[in-house]
Amino acid sequence: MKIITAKQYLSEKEDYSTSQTMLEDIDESVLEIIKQVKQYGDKALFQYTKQFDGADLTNLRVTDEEFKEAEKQVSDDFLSALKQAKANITEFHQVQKEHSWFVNKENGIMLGQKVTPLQKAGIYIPGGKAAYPSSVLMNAIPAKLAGVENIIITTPPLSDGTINPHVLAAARVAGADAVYKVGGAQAIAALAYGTETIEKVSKIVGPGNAYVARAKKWVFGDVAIDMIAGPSEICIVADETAPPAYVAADLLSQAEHDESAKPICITMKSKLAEKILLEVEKQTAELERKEIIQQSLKQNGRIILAENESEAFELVNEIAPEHLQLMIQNPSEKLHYVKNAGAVFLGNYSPEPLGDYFAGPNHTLPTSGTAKFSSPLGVYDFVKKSSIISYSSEALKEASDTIINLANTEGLTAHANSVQIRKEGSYEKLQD
Ligand SMILES: NC(=O)c1ccc[n+]([C@@H]2O[C@H](COP(=O)([O-])OP(=O)(O)OC[C@H]3O[C@@H](n4cnc5c(N)ncnc54)[C@H](O)[C@@H]3O)[C@@H](O)[C@H]2O)c1
Ligand SMILES: N[C@H](CO)Cc1c[nH]c[nH+]1
Ligand SMILES: [Zn+2]
Repeated sequence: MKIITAKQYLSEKEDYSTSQTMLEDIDESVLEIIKQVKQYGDKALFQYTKQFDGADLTNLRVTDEEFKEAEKQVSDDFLSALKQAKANITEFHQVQKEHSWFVNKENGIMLGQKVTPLQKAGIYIPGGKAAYPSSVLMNAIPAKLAGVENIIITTPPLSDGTINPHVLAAARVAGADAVYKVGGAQAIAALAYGTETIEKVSKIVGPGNAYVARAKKWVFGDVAIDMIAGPSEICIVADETAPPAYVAADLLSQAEHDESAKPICITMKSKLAEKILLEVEKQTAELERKEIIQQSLKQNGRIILAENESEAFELVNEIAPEHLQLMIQNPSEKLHYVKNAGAVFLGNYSPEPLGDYFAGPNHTLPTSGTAKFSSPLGVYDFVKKSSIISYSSEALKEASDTIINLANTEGLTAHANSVQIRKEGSYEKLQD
């Protein structure tokens, strides 16, 4: 991790984004995997699961016995924690539910918008470097609240062919309909195109590594996707009221996700920057995942010195971080300066992991600058809308000349005729 100025940060930003060659290599593998899954279905899934996860599987779908076995392995305390988190996530997301609406206008006109849940949703749950039962709740609960009939989860198995029991327990608590043991690009291809065992879904959601993210990008269009959720990011704006030990702990909480995670702190105080750096070094030495953390700090860890708060917020909006923590005086009064961020945590007692697990808002958030144009995962991701139009004969007659005029101007006389024929009432005349 190093201390740099805002100018230096902006000039180096390009250098440490994923290199084009790396991306091309990943795409080459991903496209081949998608092709094989489309062609060979389950057979390709078994083969890739052996190759990438070291698991020699005989079944892809997690059986009832496997769920029961998993339940025995998780503690009551963990189950109770899951249920408390579920209650908070449900309470928060309940408010996001959208309802159909209809308006009756004069002359027998009725217009509206019908909200319909997606029939099938596929959730990817990462399983490579760590298992994420919390992501199961964050993705499945909004789908359930939206009314999705069939919620299926895919996640890579461990090399002994099992799925982390905590992930399976979370799938049960969240009410998922099925869990399949497959990860990476092959899981995304299976969800997008279907195989003998895995049903094709309407939308794929959930985070994952670069293979998962690129696969989602490639299948988009054949299936809907939520977003490209890349490596975790945290950006903390800290002033003299921020305890350096807390700032360091929060930066490290995201660094431990991935070697390419981005822990960034912006401060106006150079002394504070030095104290935070010391704390980061001290705390890293004590942490279990220190190798991953050190890589992340080396690649992407930055403490940026801003001239003043206004420059700090300009930078925040340019970075558009997944998570933004405002550890400054009166943070809620500064919220209006934030234009681009996935989630904003206010004050010294709202650390990012509170949002990862418990508070209620979703932890699947836009990353890699996409908070400039996208939003957290929500109930709205699992519904679609249809417009409803109903006119009476008088209402259509009244509007017919206008419509015919517009249609003829576009040279679309069949369109004009569809209205003209009703204006003349030729069908009704025949009935008489
Ligand atoms: N945004 C969020 O809400 C959120 C939540 C949890 C995790 N995450 C992120 O998700 C990511 C999880 O990544 P992960 O790797 O631990 O798990 P993962 O499940 O995304 O990836 C593991 C899979 O990657 C595939 N793979 C690995 N190496 C490959 C190769 N050389 N060629 C082709 N395929 C290959 C394999 O199929 C393997 O099963 C991390 O970056 C983490 O930060 C994000
Ligand atoms: N911080 C991650 C999203 O970037 C989500 C997560 C899951 N578990 C712990 N954290
Ligand atoms: Zn996290």
